[in-house]
Parts: sequence; C-alpha cells; structure tokens
Amino acid sequence: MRIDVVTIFPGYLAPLREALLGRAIGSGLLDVAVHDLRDWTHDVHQAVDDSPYGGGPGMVMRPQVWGDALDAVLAADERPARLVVPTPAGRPFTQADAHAYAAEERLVFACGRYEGIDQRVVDHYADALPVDEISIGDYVLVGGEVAVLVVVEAVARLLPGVLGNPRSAAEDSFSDGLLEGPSYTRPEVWRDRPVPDVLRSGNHGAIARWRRDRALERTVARRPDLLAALPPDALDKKDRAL
Ligand SMILES: COc1cc(COC(=O)c2cn[nH]c2)cc(-c2cccnc2)c1
Repeated sequence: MRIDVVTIFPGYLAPLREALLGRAIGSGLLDVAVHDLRDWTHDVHQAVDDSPYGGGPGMVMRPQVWGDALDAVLAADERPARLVVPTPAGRPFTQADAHAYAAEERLVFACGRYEGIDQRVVDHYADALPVDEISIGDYVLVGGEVAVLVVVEAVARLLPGVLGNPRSAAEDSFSDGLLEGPSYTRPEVWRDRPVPDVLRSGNHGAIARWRRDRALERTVARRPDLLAALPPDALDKKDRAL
C-alpha cells in the first residue's frame, strides 16, 4: 500500500517512521511519502490560506494551492487512490473503515489547518476519485496531521505481515462489536489484588464465557451505542441473561 500525506508541517508525520510502522515501511509492506503543501505555493509569502468569504473568524486554505498539490501527488503513481480528509465535520472513522482502508492500494491524506480547506477542493476531487471527510472524534484539533497518524496506525496494523501476531487484530476490540474486557498477566497477586481464579483454571469454556461476560458488562457500561448497533443474532441467550 502507498500512503501520501500533504501537510504544511511534514515534521508532524515523522512518528510514522518509528517502531512498528517504521518496520512495515522498511519491509516494503507500506510506502509512505510526505509532501509539504508550501512546495506548491508561488508567492513570496508562500500563502496557503486566505480570509473566508462571508466573513467569520479564522482563515480558510486556498483551493489553488491544494489543487496543484493534489494533482501532482495523484499523478505521481498510477494506482487508484482514495482521498481522505480528517475534519471535525467528518463522518466518524471506525474499525470498519480501518479494515476498508487496509484493502486500498493507495491512500492520499490532506491535512487541513486553520478553519479548514475551501470546500471546492473536496467537491472537485470527488468527481474523479473516492473522497472521505472523516472525524477521529468529537473535538477540534489545530490540524489534521495528528488525525492522520491515528488513521494510518489503525490501518497499517491490519496489513498482513505488519503485526507480529495476526490473531490480535482479529480479536480486537470492536471485532465482535463489543469492547474488549480486562486483561491480566503475572504476578498472580499484585498489591493484594489477585488475578480472577477462572483465568488460571485451565477451563477454556469457562474462560471464554467469563471474558464474554466482562466484555458485555464493559460495553453496556461504557458504550451502550455499540450494543444498539449489534445485529439481532449477535447476542445469544446466555449473553442476554447477563
Ligand atoms: C479539514 O478541515 C479541518 C481539519 C481540522 C483538523 O482535524 C480535526 O480537528 C479533527 C479530525 N477529527 N476530529 C477532529 C480542523 C479544522 C477546524 C479547526 C478549527 C475550527 N474549525 C475547524 C478543520
């Protein structure tokens, strides 16, 4: 998979080259190119923003600069691409989106700053390729770069060969629509707190039941919205008895 990121702060994307993702890039599983939006400005001030039509606070990113940058980046590789624009006004990014993106040949991320990017940029490219305006959460960041780090990590860990243990991606939180329950490791007792006996019983049926019950309890307590979104047959009689 090829990933391109266009940003006025390329340095913000340096963490992509660390650790797990760094190894994925090194092993050729992932190809990441970061581009400085200012490379496509032509004025001495390298202006990427301007005042908003209709007035209002802040600045808006100029369409010409984004158009020149995205035309050049898209033309650099013939693989079909999906353009992803992180924004507070986007559709919520979910684990299902991470799986869908992991199947893409190429992702191009546009990092907005200021109050955002002139809407005509998204409208223009949506005529030529899939364009997703996505949100990683209901809060406002200063720029899209941090959101790109989040999305790229969520996607890259799903790529075959990136995670040491592929099973863990399959048993992710959300993989069965529920939150993951609690996990424990040695020592058996830590600051007078023991590991739940069932986990040391060797009774795999009881352990699976206990884990499912804890996942259901946690989902009910923290994310009732996920329960409501489950398909009707997702919960069996024992689940409902909980
Ligand atoms: C592309 O347009 C953007 C992008 C961003 C950065 O992304 C996020 O903040 C985000 C992404 N998921 N959740 C939050 C921020 C603004 C923005 C800033 C100030 C006022 N209004 C809008 C605009």
